[in-house]
Amino acid sequence: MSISKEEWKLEQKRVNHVVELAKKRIGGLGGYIAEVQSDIVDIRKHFWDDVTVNLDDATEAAETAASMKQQSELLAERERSFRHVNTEIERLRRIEDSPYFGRVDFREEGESETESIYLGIASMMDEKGEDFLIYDWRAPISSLYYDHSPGHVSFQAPESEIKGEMTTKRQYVIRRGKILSLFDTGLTIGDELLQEVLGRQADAQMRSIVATIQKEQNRLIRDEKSQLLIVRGAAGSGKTSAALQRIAYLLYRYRDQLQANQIILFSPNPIFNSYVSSVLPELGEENMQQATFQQYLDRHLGKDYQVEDPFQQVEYTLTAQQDVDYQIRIDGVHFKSTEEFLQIIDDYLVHLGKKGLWFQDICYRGEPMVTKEEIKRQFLSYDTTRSIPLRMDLLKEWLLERLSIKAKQEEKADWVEEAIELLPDEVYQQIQQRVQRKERFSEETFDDFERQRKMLKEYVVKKQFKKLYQSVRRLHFIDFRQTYLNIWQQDGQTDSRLPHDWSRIGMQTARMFTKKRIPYEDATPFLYFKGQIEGFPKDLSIRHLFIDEAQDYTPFQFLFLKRMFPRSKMTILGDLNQSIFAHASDGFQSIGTLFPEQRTAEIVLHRTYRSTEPIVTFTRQFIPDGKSIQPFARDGALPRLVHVRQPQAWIKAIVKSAKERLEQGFKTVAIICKTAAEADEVYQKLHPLLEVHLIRKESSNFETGVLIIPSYLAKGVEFDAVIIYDASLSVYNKESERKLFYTACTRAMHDLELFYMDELSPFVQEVDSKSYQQVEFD
Ligand SMILES: Nc1ncnc2c1ncn2[C@@H]1O[C@H](COP(=O)(O)OP(=O)(O)OP(=O)(O)O)[C@@H](O)[C@H]1O
Repeated sequence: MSISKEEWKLEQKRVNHVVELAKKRIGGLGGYIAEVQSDIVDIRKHFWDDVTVNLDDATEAAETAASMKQQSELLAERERSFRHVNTEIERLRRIEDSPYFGRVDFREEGESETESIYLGIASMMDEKGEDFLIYDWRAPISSLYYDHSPGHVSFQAPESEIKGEMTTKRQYVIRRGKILSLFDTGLTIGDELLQEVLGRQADAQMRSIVATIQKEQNRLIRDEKSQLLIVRGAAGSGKTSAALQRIAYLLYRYRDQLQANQIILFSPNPIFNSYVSSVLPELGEENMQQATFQQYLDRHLGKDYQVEDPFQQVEYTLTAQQDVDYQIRIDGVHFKSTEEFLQIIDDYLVHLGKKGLWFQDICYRGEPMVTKEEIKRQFLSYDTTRSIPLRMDLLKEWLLERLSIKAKQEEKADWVEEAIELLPDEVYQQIQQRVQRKERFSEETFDDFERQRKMLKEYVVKKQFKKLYQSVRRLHFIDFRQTYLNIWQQDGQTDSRLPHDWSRIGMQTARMFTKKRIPYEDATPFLYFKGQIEGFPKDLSIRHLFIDEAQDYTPFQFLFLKRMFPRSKMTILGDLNQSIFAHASDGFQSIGTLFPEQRTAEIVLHRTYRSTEPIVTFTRQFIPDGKSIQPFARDGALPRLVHVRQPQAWIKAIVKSAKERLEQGFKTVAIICKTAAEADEVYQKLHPLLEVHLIRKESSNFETGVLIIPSYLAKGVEFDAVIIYDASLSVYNKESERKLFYTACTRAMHDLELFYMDELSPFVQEVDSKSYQQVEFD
């Protein structure tokens, strides 16, 4: 619907008024912030002038501590004010630039007046503080904009449902205080605006979708009831975008109870971490905690073990088919990801509780001081109704006691006398001072020498025993590795839950587990197992857990996360068609059983926004239920299948294509390879001919231009143009690679091209020939 010139003028006048007000407030706060800043500098500079330090006796020391506390509190209060005002200024600056993006005119049932509700990233009151000039997009009333078209409408206010009539729904694009576009919309939120937004070039950073959130996405953003929210949605349906909006929503809705650091987002790789990190700040919120699951594993296991990462595992599954043990590893990967394996571990733990586990000798100067047999005997002497972690605590105390006794005895050893002679002078002086302090109130000084000798011996032995104490405290006397590997010594014949090659999986696991290296498929089970023995490292501070690309998590990992974050709600976002790992998936069923049914909700997103309609029409044919994916009507070129006849022309063809895409004006052109090995090889060939960036698993962000990236690292991100480096039958031919192939192709926003030689991958052969364009390259 077109807007009259008069109307536009009026709207701009209102924008000017809001912007002026924001400016005025920034001015006012500017003066205040300067004052606070100078206070902070002042307090820091004169901190010690205002503290009277006197440690002569306990009363004086307490007074000193009190006066220091007072000064620190004063400083902390000023710093808090500074941060608060700064945030407020930032908020007003955003308003100054673009005060709002939407408006609905709403007349509540039983009222005669219609109110215009303007929606923006942050709310703002008028001069008198009576009316809202802008409503925050997360306010209950803002739902009207996202959920309804003009007509009879309602929204859920905190107390009750409010009904009424919506007469107008309007969208604005305002930059630097100027209205750039303005239109009234109908049913969906501005197809026009969405067209414009989606038609833009890809960025190295994800953008917020606040102005164009769709109704089905709004449901997941505003869900407050569910403890577990499962979101399934096709590639590009906005799962990640909506999840980030949801975080912003929860931070607003529960602003008195929930802080950003109580929310954690698990993401697929480090590139993704940086890709999404700008969305929350753009919405005026602090970022949540972010980690990959691997980072999490490393934090808990990395000190003692080297943990294989999931990409190494994928690289193996994609490239090592010739390995004689390949199938056994794949079977192992599969079984170790299941809930059954977790139950087997639990059963095994019960057995260990009764029969004892594997321990290691505590050695001193190369000789066992406490043998593993003694440790086991002691462990078994404890009441078996007590949990294993509790008994480990008792065992630890017992061993520390044994160490102290041994240390006392050791003070008499000859080597101690010799070691004392070799001590540096400073140690002698320190010990001498300590002796004098002890003697301060005593008249007798004749045993000073003896006392000093005794202290020197204690010093030498303590130093010698330090590492031993430390290793006992860290439970190094438990042989976790051996105990874990012994799961496979259980009789596989009698347990119907076990796979047929159980013992061969066990032998292979033992081989891989050498030298403190842990295969990826064992990392979570091992961490869980270790936790059940030494005490589970639960994190009670996290209140909300978001898992993106959830199809890449195993049922075992979900169960583990639930135990790890027992107080946390969960939002799980995934697309089973994008699973890239060899492990088992139960379609999120096991996680679904962890929460009460009435507190679990599932939302399915069918519409996809990332790619043009021709790209979606093409890619959705690769997957079984693809018909249910609805493309957003955005035009673009048909995907091209480029048949390269001469192998020597391959690189020439790729370079030509990449250059053409850049000339077309695309900012990011991704050459997607199947594996990291292929990506490395392609980089070697391309970089003398073209400016290209190679993305590795360690890369933490990507730049614009031409990128070479392995398929599994492109998860979750998107590019203007995608070139599938080699879509030949010889490269993608196994059914297990279908989803990886689909994932790679669905990264394209505006342009998709697939190169092949001889024959095409069967995934593309099945596709309707009208949905692509065939090109020959000689
Ligand atoms: N409501 C919306 N308004 C504007 N853009 C949107 C909207 N929803 C999604 N998009 C855009 O669509 C693209 C895909 O979104 P996103 O990455 O969140 O999808 P996804 O479901 O997580 O995808 P995948 O599973 O393939 O990683 C992004 O560019 C995002 O900005």
